[in-house]
Amino acid sequence: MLENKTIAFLGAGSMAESMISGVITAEKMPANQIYVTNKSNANRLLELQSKYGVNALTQSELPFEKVDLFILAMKPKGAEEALLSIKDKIRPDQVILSVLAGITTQFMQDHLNKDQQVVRVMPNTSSMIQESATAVVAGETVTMGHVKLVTELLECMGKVFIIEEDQMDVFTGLAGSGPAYFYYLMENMERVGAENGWEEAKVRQIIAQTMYGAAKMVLEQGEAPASLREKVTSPNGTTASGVEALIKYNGGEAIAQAVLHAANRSKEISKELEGTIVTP
Ligand SMILES: NC(=O)C1=CN([C@@H]2O[C@H](COP(=O)(O)OP(=O)(O)OC[C@H]3O[C@@H](n4cnc5c(N)ncnc54)[C@H](O)[C@@H]3O)[C@@H](O)[C@H]2O)C=CC1
Ligand SMILES: O=C(O)[C@@H]1CCC=N1
Repeated sequence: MLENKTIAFLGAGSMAESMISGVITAEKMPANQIYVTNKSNANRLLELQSKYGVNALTQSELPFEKVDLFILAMKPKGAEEALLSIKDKIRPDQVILSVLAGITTQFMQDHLNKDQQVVRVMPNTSSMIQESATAVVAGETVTMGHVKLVTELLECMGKVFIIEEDQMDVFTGLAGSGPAYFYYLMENMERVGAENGWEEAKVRQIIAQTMYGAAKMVLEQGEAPASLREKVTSPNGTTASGVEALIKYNGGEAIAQAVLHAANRSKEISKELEGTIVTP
């Protein structure tokens, strides 16, 4: 289905690049069927054009009639301006897909024409290497065919989970923001390595392989993390001592709070933007 479709990114930041990289690597659609636009920073557009072979343009140069799927990839506070700027240039059958944290399908619908096809998704930057965990929320009026098309596109970037919109804030806390917590963990493990005389590049490989192996065990063994953890933990051994320190320093609660705070921020962004006036 994707091979003869045309997609256009509005916003050329890190998330747009991660998604472009995933799609190009999957070879499901030619690069010349991908357009990317930006509000400012022409150099950034040229960079994406030369790296991935996509068409980089200003929004006014975009061939709107040819585009099947528009992907909103600017900051959430730019959503209203972006939606209103395309509202009267698009047909109802063209799909508007948003990756913006906190931007609800209702918000999108309110700033577009009635019955516009909208889909809200939450990928993460691992789309870059086709390993995202991406959520999809279908707008009220979107057709099954369009949801399938969006799913096919997002599967180029990793695994796709169809969810209800009331689960999106927590999903954002877990998976949209999630990579950052794992990077933070790795940063701090690296720090200990460096303090103990390890060369940065080497200790980074060791930590990443350890994290990768643990994630792969969960995915491939179908076993709960708590049970896998027990298998690492010998009585009175090194792991028991390490886990005791995690408990003593409230490591579990720190992780839980990170997810909850991110989820709350997603909710808060929706609330902050809820009061935005719809310009006629
Ligand atoms: N970075 C991440 O890990 C993830 C980000 N997101 C969402 O993706 C969106 C973008 O995030 P990043 O790529 O990290 O931000 P970014 O700041 O790297 O990129 C945003 C880009 O949008 C452009 N822009 C702003 N207003 C625009 C407009 N009206 N039309 C076209 N382009 C416009 C900016 O020039 C900039 O290049 C955010 O809404 C965020 O919530 C979602 C999932 C993960
Ligand atoms: O930090 C943010 O707001 C975005 C959304 C999820 C990941 N990055």
